[in-house]
Amino acid sequence: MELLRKKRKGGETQACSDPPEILPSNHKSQSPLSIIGPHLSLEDYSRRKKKCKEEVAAEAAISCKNRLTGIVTAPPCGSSSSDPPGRGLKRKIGCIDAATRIGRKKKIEQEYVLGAAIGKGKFGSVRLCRCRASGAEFACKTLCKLEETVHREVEIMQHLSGHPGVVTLKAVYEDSDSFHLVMELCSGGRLLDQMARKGCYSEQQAANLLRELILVIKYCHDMGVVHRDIKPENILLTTSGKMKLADFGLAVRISNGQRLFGVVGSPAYVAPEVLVGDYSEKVDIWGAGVLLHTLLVGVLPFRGDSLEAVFEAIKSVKLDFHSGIWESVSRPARDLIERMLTRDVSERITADEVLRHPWILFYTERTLKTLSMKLKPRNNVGVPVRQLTITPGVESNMIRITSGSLSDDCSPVSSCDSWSCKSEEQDCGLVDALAVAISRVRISEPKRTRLCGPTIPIPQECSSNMKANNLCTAF
Ligand SMILES: Nc1ncnc2c1ncn2[C@@H]1O[C@H](COP(=O)(O)OP(=O)(O)OP(=O)(O)O)[C@@H](O)[C@H]1O
Repeated sequence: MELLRKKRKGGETQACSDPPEILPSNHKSQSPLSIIGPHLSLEDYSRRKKKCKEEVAAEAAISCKNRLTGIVTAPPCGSSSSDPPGRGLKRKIGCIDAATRIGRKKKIEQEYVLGAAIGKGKFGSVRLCRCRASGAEFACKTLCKLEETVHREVEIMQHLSGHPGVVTLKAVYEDSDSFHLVMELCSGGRLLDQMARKGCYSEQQAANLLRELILVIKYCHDMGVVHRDIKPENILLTTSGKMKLADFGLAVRISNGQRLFGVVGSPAYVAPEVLVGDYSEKVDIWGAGVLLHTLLVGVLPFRGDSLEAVFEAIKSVKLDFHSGIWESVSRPARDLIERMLTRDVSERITADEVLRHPWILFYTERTLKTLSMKLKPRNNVGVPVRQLTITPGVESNMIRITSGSLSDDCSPVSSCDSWSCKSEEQDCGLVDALAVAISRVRISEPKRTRLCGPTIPIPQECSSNMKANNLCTAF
């Protein structure tokens, strides 16, 4: 495990000139654990990586220019002409903008009162802190400078900071051993803990949460960043329940079309192509798919009592979405999970497609608002909206949606009650049919659509057992 931990921050990109020495040429035929092996024999790797980082920084400057439309990146570290070359971490930390650089020359204690620990990661502790000037509270993550990719985490956080779905970096302080990252405080805790407490996510809740997550993932990808460690431990919540993506310790910059090679991630959430060691930003969609599966049915899709078993499951287990607990989940939800957990990367759904998926459209507030706006002009003949309904078997694309779908209440009803289809044969075209159906939908009085996921609570095992086995631990 020590080896795995060392590996955690070790992923590198194609931009590096010597990946063949990091990944053996025959890596595809090796077992996942033996793939990790070569990354772990690492004095050598560290040396190469240092050299490589300079190349990456230089290439990033070029790739910024060459990057295709849609990918925007911050100036690469060291791009400022006033920066003396080759000063390692300090120089790299200097690439963060003025707002986050303010505190660099001062000691953090001069401006913040450091308080109790609120979290502990493998690579640093997180403490509550209070701004002396304003009294505002923040979270302070202290990262040991010995951690070789600390600069990357800081730089990526600064690069992404400002999006409402990303934990905002307020300032960075430096002392002889550590960097202190002052971040916005997410007082709502981790999504993981909420999942353990809550036990049941309705489809409504899961869809809204997934949409928020995918919007952030899409933002990261558009900004040329792959998170590589999407999991509920890394999703924090504000007091108002908004999610914020955190922990960019494994994140890397990527240019359009670039491949990534480092085997990193958290076992239960890792995409199959990561285990092969050649992947792209689509790994984040897989991770979000694992999360959606867990939100809806309370268990991880790929399980096992050893790392090898989990990896084997990720590579080969065929998920059965047709029986057992899945009977209580709507077909569009199942369809989306299946598309997100598609092993063929070229077939796997993209972030944009997830956002356009009928299940997401149907359940998210914006769609419901749009629907009600669309419905108003249609209802201009004086018939109260609540009297209008689709009769199953009459409309070509049948879907019965009730006003209850706006509620978050859990009242388990068979999915077939809420997403009625003419026949099983229509399943194949269900998603397209739903997209059409959504535009024809009428809202009827209080028969509630299915809003609840499984009746069983999410067992602790789905996260905590895995955690106990260290299978959720990033590597
Ligand atoms: N901005 C924040 N607000 C509140 N709590 C936070 C914040 N950032 C981190 N934490 C807490 O600290 C914990 C560890 O933070 P983080 O995941 O960033 O550290 P890490 O060392 O990279 O962790 P990991 O072991 O998951 O890689 C989080 O799980 C969370 O409980």
